[in-house]
Amino acid sequence: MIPTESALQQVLEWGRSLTGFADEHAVEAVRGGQYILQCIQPSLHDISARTGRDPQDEKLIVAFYRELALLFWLDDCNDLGLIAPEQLAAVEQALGQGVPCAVPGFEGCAVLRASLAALAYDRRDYTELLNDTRCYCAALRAGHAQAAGAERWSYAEYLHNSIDSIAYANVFCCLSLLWGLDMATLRARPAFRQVLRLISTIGRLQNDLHGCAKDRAAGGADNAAILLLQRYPAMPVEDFLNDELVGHARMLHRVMVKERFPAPWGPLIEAMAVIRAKYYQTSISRYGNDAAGGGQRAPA
Ligand SMILES: C=C1CC[C@@H]2C(C)(C)CCC[C@@]2(C)[C@@H]1CC/C(C)=C/COP(=O)(O)OP(=O)(O)O
Repeated sequence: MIPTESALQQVLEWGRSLTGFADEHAVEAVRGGQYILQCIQPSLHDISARTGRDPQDEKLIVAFYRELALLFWLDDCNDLGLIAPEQLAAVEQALGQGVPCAVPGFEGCAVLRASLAALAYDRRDYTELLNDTRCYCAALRAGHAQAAGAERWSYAEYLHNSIDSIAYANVFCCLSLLWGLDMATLRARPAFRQVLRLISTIGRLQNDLHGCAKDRAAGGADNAAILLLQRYPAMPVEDFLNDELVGHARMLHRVMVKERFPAPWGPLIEAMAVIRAKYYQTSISRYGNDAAGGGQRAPA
């Protein structure tokens, strides 16, 4: 893998045109991205004979990290109001349609979209990535509006939205685009779409359990644990959500065993399922010490 420092510099340099883009977005993207790539390295190597895509290709790796950094930045644009609403609307348009940004600045958006379009192993993945981006942005907006407004979602409504706002589909699609994982074909299979829903739900519950203390301190309501506590103050929310996690993991395991998806999907889904134990524990800057008690359990 390319040296961390060099990758980080390339993500930072790219992010410079984006107002509000922070070192933290790049650092966390490289940390999480490295972890995912390490987990699927052997499989990527195995399929490289077919795809001709080198798992160590610096251009591909940096493009992946930049997309992850973009996801973090977009999340904070919504959560922290890093940019004006009209700027965010223009940014979303540029990223979701693959066109230049209509407001000045933000060149990084079109730069990244153009490079991903050029690097796409399968053009369909690029089209899907734009669609996943639109879904992600819409879910971030809806989650934010719900938390700020009078209407309170049910747990089911919340989970439905968070399947998109956790952005796992974007992460997978970007990997597929860069290393030829054939996600566009797999998406046609109902079992694969079920896997996407299950792993996204697991990711969302992990994220919310982990971020609960931080979100509560910040007065945020866009978190499953907080939402449930508001509706049912006496509920043992942490136990409930941990049970939900275990149940979803079992359902996921059953589909994965039955369907036997091609490499690297087994290790990739597995990597995302244990990201709580790996990535969140080391992600100091984003989930600082004061977030530590937030629904944490010993990793399964
Ligand atoms: C969108 C995200 C960026 C990439 C990131 C990697 C690095 C793959 C590790 C797993 C999570 C994720 C997919 C991440 C997912 C969701 C996300 C926007 C997290 C932002 O952090 P946080 O403030 O805790 O989330 P939220 O605003 O409480 O939902």
